[in-house]
Amino acid sequence: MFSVRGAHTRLHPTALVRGFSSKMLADPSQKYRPYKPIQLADRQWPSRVTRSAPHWLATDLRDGNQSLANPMTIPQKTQIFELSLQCGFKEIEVAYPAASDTDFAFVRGLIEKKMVPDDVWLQVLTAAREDLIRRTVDSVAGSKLAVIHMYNATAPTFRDVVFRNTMEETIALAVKQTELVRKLTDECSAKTGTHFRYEYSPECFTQTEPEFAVEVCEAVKKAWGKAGSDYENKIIFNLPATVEVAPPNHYADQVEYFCRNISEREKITISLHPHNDRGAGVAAAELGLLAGGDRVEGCLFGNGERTGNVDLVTLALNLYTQGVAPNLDFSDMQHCIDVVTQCNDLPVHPRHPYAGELVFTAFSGSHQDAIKKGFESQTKRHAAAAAEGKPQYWDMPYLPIDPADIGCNYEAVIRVNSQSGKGGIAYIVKQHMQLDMPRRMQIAFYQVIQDIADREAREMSIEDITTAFRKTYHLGSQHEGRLALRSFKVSTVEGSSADDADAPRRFDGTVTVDGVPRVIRGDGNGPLSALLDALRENLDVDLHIREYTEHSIGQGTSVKAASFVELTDPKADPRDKSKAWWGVGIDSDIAGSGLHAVISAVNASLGDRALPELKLNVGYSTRSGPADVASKVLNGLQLEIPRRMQAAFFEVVQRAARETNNEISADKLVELFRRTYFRAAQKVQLGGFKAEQTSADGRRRLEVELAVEGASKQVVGEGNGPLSALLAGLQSQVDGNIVLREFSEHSIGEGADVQAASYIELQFTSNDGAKRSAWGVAVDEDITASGLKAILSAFNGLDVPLKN
Ligand SMILES: CC(=O)SCCNC(=O)CCNC(=O)[C@H](O)C(C)(C)COP(=O)(O)OP(=O)(O)OC[C@H]1O[C@@H](n2cnc3c(N)ncnc32)[C@H](O)[C@@H]1OP(=O)(O)O
Ligand SMILES: CC(C)C(=O)C(=O)O
Repeated sequence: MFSVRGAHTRLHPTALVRGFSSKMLADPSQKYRPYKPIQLADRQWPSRVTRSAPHWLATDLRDGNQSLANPMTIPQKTQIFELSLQCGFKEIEVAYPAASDTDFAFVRGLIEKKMVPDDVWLQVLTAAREDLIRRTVDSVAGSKLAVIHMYNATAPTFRDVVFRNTMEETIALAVKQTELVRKLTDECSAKTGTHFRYEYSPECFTQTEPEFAVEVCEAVKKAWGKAGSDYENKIIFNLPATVEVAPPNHYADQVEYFCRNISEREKITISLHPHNDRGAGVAAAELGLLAGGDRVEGCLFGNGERTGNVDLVTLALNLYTQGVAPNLDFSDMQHCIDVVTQCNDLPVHPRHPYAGELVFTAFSGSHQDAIKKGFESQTKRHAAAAAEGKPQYWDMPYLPIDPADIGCNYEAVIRVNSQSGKGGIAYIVKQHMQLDMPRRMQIAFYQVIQDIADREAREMSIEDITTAFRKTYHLGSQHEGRLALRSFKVSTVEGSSADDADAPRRFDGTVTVDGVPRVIRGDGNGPLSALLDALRENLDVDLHIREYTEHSIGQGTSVKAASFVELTDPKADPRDKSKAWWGVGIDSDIAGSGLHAVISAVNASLGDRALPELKLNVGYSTRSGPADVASKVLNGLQLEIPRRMQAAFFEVVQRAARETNNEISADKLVELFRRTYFRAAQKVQLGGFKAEQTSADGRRRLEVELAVEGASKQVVGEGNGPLSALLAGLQSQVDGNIVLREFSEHSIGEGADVQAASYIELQFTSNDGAKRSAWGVAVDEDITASGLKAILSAFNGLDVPLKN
């Protein structure tokens, strides 16, 4: 679904190298201590449900940034800031301003260039140190809304090891520096009008004694001294799982304990800041919200220290799939991915929830089958719901969210490899070829794909599958099989009434057999059985129909019919799968699609089996082909008929010879050629013509006198030359469209007796889209007259009525 995303991690020379020197312990209790559960017997959070979105704080530009090997540049930070706004974040931790000139300048730039919308809070982080606090407050001076976020570690290990502070000293530090923040922000507000909120983090909250965390925060709240009960004035207590060291239910207990024991809860925003060391950051945030959290701090796609901050994309979309508006917009997920991967120089994992390139893809057969059925049933369910004006609920096996909601299409929902089944392959054929294979055919085609996938040990792309389908069922001119249906006519057998629906049918058509046209005829109950009869009689192909289905493709005037047929060998055991062949036909005409499907299945059955040759005896040759016939015409008439016309005349000869036991003499053949193309008693004949040049660019105007069944008719046309001018003239006289498909000429004889021979193929398309073509031939001393006569000869062959 998604392209390979963004940049990839490069292993730094000093990155962790995994070796063999350490070993896992048989008894890890000798090294690691379990977390101490909180005694919260009447905990409330397990039975709550989240029904609204929390406030969100995006800390990509602070916690995310501080964890990068190469912290972001100002342009990169600007990109992430703009993306955060696009996604709908109203609170953005933009920097640790005292950390670097870049961070400080970035914050100043946002304010001075007026890049911060009026309803967006700029949050900045500082340690509890005077110099850092001063610079931090300076960084946001003049912004409309700002949050100063201060932290100091309260957990025992940090108190003992990092700060070497007692509990009292820890509280004293937090109180003293909170008072400083209060003083500096009051001064700044007075000068610049910036509205400040204050956030305090007892760092490593999850490893701090719960009672002590409450005690520190009570002291900080008192020191801040102005927490109000509206959101803009609440004090924010952030409860970070700085390092995730316990399961998420324990975090929820800690949060609920804090919420129940802190005073003036209504004046406090409880912010949750889970990290992901145990891989449960999302769960911790979700349970923490049930336990009383109001706000969640995290990063896009879970960037951040070590295993990352909690992933805000996952959290937001988890709410969305429960029908809860997250107040964040990830409609253009790919854009988010592109910006974040470029700025962080880290990839998004292919299996990352909602965003990874594989997360909406099923390779395995049973998943694909369920998804295919799910889409089919959902389409019907949605149509029914729409008709009743009810919501169209998403309920799809294996897809918790509609990929379209976050900017993905359904193209990669099903991808095929050796683990895939018939359902997935059928889904792709239906999606990309609009062909809905019958169930048993799905099984047959699955085997084709399975063989390729297994043999080549690779994924089958959509193109691989559709190409294999075209090749297997001989769809399209480049995949033509040994037999190809060129033209046909289905009529009722002589003697039966054309109105009788049950009257036997006659198939009369031309198939090419290994490239050579073969005129065949057969009778049956319907067109398909008549064709099978013709194949049995003429080509010794004896097959029966076991299954036949059809459906339409498209709508309106471009609608086509698709037919699927399974043929079997009547002499074989019906359970023998190797003696059953499927075929597919597509045609604008329903009978045509069925006939093409039969030919397609016959091709599958043929392999390289030799087919009986046509016994056509022209002159003394018992096995004459198109070239033999053409050489007889050359000998008799000095006409070098073009290649495609040889095939057309060969059909004419076969039809004629059918009446004479497939035998025809050379003279009769020449006579047949004359009769067919010179058409002595032509309906439309050339009288006179006058051509004149109409413009400097060589266009011709042609006035032609035609004799139409004896009556004279004048036709006028314009074109690049006399032939195109006559075609234009004829075009104006018919309903439908005439095009010239092929034209060639050569001379006959030499010197003063030289004559021109012209060969023309015209194609006519009637207003209902039916096509037919015909060849015409003419010989004349005048080269223009020869061409014009050949056109009229072909036109007569088309047998198109002239308008009055
Ligand atoms: C859980 C978190 O993510 S917290 C945020 C962490 N983010 C960062 O650290 C990124 C930005 N940090 C920096 O650029 C630098 O650390 C600075 C500019 C803040 C400070 O740099 P330095 O002055 O060189 O100090 P250093 O980085 O070594 O910090 C350690 C000192 O700060 C103290 N310290 C650590 N956290 C705090 C705190 N929250 N409040 C007060 N002091 C603290 C340590 O005890 C130590 O003091 P010591 O030197 O007396 O032993
Ligand atoms: C500064 C604090 C909130 C922090 O980043 C953490 O504890 O992870």
